[in-house]
Amino acid sequence: MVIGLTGGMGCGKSTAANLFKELGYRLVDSDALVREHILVQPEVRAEVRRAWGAEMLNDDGSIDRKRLAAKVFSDDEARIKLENWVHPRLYARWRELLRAEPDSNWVFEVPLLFEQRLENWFDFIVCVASSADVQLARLSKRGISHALAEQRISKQLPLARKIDSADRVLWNDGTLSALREQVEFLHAELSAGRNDA
Ligand SMILES: CC(C)(COP(=O)(O)OP(=O)(O)OC[C@H]1O[C@@H](n2cnc3c(N)ncnc32)[C@H](O)[C@@H]1O)[C@@H](O)C(=O)NCCC(=O)NCCS
Ligand SMILES: Nc1ncnc2c1ncn2[C@@H]1O[C@H](COP(=O)(O)OP(=O)(O)OP(=O)(O)O)[C@@H](O)[C@H]1O
Repeated sequence: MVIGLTGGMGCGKSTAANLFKELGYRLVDSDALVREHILVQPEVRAEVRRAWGAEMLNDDGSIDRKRLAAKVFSDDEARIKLENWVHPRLYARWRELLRAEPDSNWVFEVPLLFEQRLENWFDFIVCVASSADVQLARLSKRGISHALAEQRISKQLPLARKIDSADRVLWNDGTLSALREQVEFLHAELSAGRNDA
């Protein structure tokens, strides 16, 4: 079983994904893979430097993600260019992971699952959602201003569309234990083979 887990930025995808992990699922965090395996590749650094200049790199040659984010979330052409470098590498990594353990239960955290039409990778798609107020409050607690959050969110499909397209929605306005209960309930259903949406 390969679960694709998506949702709004800051709605609780990582939190929910870790609850699946506690239940024995193998976890793939796409943002972390991009950060730790793809943006560090010399050819990706070189592309970024060639396109937008040495100011996109830190003194040690690594990508300055804050600067890169400021560029790509204010310039659609730049964002699409970056996605075109990063996404094929990300999917190649996914393929390797799945090939190594085809029979495991997997949960893939994928912010742009619907935007990039990645539905066919997954047996079951979960959307983690919360109200806009809770979402922005949680992001602001993590040091992400409303303005920055709104800018990124505006580059994603509206949450309502993700909710409509998912097989299941985990509503995360409440406590961690309320989220855990929903994850455990879904896991029990999926394990019993009753996975109708
Ligand atoms: C622009 C980058 C360098 C900013 O890095 P930063 O550490 O600030 O953010 P991080 O990667 O942890 O992403 C946080 C959230 O931003 C949102 N986000 C990231 N990339 C995108 C994008 N291309 N479009 C819309 N939202 C995005 C997602 O909700 C994600 O969960 C980085 O996000 C990046 O390389 N993005 C392009 C790759 C991508 O599309 N990743 C998503 C894979 S599904
Ligand atoms: N039910 C909850 N109760 C309290 N805090 C929560 C709850 N769910 C998530 N959080 C907190 O809200 C913040 C955002 O959650 P999380 O990182 O899981 O979201 P995300 O959707 O993965 O975010 P991003 O899109 O930025 O990757 C985190 O600081 C997390 O600890």
